[in-house]
Amino acid sequence: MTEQLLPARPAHPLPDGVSITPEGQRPDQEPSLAARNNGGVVPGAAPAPAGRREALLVLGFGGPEGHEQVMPFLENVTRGRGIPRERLESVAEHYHHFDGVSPINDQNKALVAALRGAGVDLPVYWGNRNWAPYVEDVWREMATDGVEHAYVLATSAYASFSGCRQYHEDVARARVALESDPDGPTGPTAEKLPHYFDAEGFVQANADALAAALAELPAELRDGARLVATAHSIPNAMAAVAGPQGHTYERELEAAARLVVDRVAPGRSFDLVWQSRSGPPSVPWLEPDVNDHLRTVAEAGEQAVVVFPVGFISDHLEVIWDLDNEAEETAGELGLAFARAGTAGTHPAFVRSLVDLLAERRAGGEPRLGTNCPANCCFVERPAGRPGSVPAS
Ligand SMILES: CC1=C(CCC(=O)O)c2cc3nc(cc4[nH]c(cc5[nH]c(cc1n2)c(C)c5CCC(=O)O)c(CCC(=O)O)c4C)C(CCC(=O)O)=C3C
Ligand SMILES: [Fe+2]
Repeated sequence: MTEQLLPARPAHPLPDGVSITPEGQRPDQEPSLAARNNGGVVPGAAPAPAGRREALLVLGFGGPEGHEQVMPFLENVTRGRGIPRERLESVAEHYHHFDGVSPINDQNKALVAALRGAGVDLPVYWGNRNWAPYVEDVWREMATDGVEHAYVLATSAYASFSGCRQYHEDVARARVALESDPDGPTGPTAEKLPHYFDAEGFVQANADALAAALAELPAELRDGARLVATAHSIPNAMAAVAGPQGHTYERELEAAARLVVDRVAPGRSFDLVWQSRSGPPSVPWLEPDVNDHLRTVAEAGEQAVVVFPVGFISDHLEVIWDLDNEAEETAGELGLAFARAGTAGTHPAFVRSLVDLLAERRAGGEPRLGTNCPANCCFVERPAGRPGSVPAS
């Protein structure tokens, strides 16, 4: 399915100063932790051995749950990434507007509950990259509970360092942390479930949300409203190495947005733009930003927009701040009617697709991109550890 949607393209030239070996490893780097641990992934597509004690781990981004947690959380997210202090301080303000509480943890808990409710016949665990419950702690818990193999469901539907490779790294780090404790239990083996940007239920959930947002606009503006898909911007250098051939993040997003729009208004045009840019201004990231795009749209004489954040699976802080505050305000200043579509969240069709994805893998179904992706694809920089995590050597 992925193959058909994403016709083979020639490998893209890498940006100046970036080179990778055939294995996808940048020569100036140490091998990544995941590469040395086989990506935390069991190769091949063999059916699950009978009698193996398995679990599903929902692996999320994590978010703070109070004012005092905001800065430590942001430091976890950005350690070693060269994000300017001023950027951190302004992002901290976004969190403080919501009492320092990101909605993301509750949203991931709701997803776990929905997966259990949809009949996943495995224990379902939840852990995070950037905040408690940390993946390392959940790994130990699974080990103590006797789990032998964990299927990892990352809360991102797409390829890229942030959305795919970094989750492999998180798992690898958790496994190393456990293995390096001679007195502790040996942790489960692991395998990441594939990207689900084109899964039937993900498309359906986003299509229902897009249709609902369109219906919020005054009737006379609906047919002409500009449909604007958004996703998290990433550095151009990260986009260039996303997926085995590069630029897979953009291609998967384009494919997902096309599927979503076609289900609501077949053939209707849409724009794919970016939000939540971080990093120093000197580093190029994917453009245009959604706010700049709204200006372009208004200058072209459009009257209405529907923004649908197909790049995310829940209405977390970057959605509710960057779109419902910033982008909506921009639209207001420009005199554009504005509606924002929801994300997949716990839409029953989406949850059903995730259950199916798990069942397919357990039955030994074809591995798709994101499962056994080459050990170092999407690899841009060596992820920094957190205090308490085991260094890579
Ligand atoms: C591709 C992508 C996704 C989608 C895939 C996925 O879901 O994984 C995503 C999701 C999210 N990003 C989030 C929050 C943040 N992202 C940041 C920074 C960054 N994101 C990046 C990319 C992505 N990010 C990148 C390349 C950076 C620069 C630092 C680096 O190179 O790693 C920063 C630092 C401050 C700043 O914005 O500068 C914050 C606070 C939250 C939680 C929101 C909440 O709390 O509800 C979520 C779900
Ligand atoms: Fe982010």
